[in-house]
Amino acid sequence: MDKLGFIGMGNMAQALCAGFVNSGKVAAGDVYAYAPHYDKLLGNAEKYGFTPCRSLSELVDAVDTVIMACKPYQINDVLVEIGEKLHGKALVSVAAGWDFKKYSEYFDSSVRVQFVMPNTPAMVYEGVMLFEAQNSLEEEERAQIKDLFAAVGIVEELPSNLMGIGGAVTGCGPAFVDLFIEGYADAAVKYGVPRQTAYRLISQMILGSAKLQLETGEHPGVLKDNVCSPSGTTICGVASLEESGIRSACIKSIDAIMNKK
Ligand SMILES: NC(=O)C1=CN([C@@H]2O[C@H](COP(=O)(O)OP(=O)(O)OC[C@H]3O[C@@H](n4cnc5c(N)ncnc54)[C@H](OP(=O)(O)O)[C@@H]3O)[C@@H](O)[C@H]2O)C=CC1
Ligand SMILES: O=C(O)[C@@H]1CCC=N1
Repeated sequence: MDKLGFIGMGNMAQALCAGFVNSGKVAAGDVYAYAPHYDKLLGNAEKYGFTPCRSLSELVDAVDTVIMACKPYQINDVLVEIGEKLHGKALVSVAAGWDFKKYSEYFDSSVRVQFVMPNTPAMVYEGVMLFEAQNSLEEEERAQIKDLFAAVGIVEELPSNLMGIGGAVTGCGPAFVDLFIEGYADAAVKYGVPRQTAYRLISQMILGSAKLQLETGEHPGVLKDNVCSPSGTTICGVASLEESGIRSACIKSIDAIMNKK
């Protein structure tokens, strides 16, 4: 994997590109990108140091590994335009729903395909990178690509049938946590905490709680119990959240994703 090319340079591609380059796994000079709005692409090129391309064709000619990072509904048109040019290249796709089976409808084995479901915390090297077990990369090439993605988060391999739910929880999940941060910050502001202080305190509280669970391996219920003193304040908040059906709301949010038409 010498040169890496992003098709699409939106939120997800920028998080990956920043993480890959800042971690030193890839030199900015070896990264290329194409997106239709060239002025916007130029701005991002200045920010991240990649080479902007004026066409899909120019991008694919310049690289040997392509990262498909446009919206899922745009991929069909992209493949119509440059599908032929992808033969002999490695294609790493991060688009939701575009798994190995879906690409097999478009390509024979001359395009080497890997579906990865990343998430935006890749930007700060704390992402979750789900690799579909079924793929057609060469073994050594796959190891290199896994190593690249490992620079921006943990890499987990999942069977094809779990990529949808895995992506729902880890790919979409950051947005749900952000709602939680926003909601608790609003509460803190309501009681007088300056807004920026509120974000800082709440985000650190979430980071610390997640780290405590990861490092101890404790059941979340035990960790919750450790915070709830008898007749204390926390249990009042827990009871209120249960009344609002917090766990059921979490499950329903994933049902909504899984049942999306
Ligand atoms: N955001 C996330 O947290 C995650 C996203 N993903 C996946 O990443 C992909 C991108 O999502 P996200 O970054 O959020 O989306 P954005 O809307 O932020 O970015 C989409 C990018 O695609 C570009 N684009 C638009 N049309 C085309 C085209 N015809 N050919 C090539 N590029 C095009 C856009 O360019 P321009 O701006 O010039 O219009 C833009 O750079 C999706 O497939 C999504 O499923 C996966 C996991 C998490
Ligand atoms: O919302 C989306 O469609 C993408 C997929 C996972 C996260 N964002």
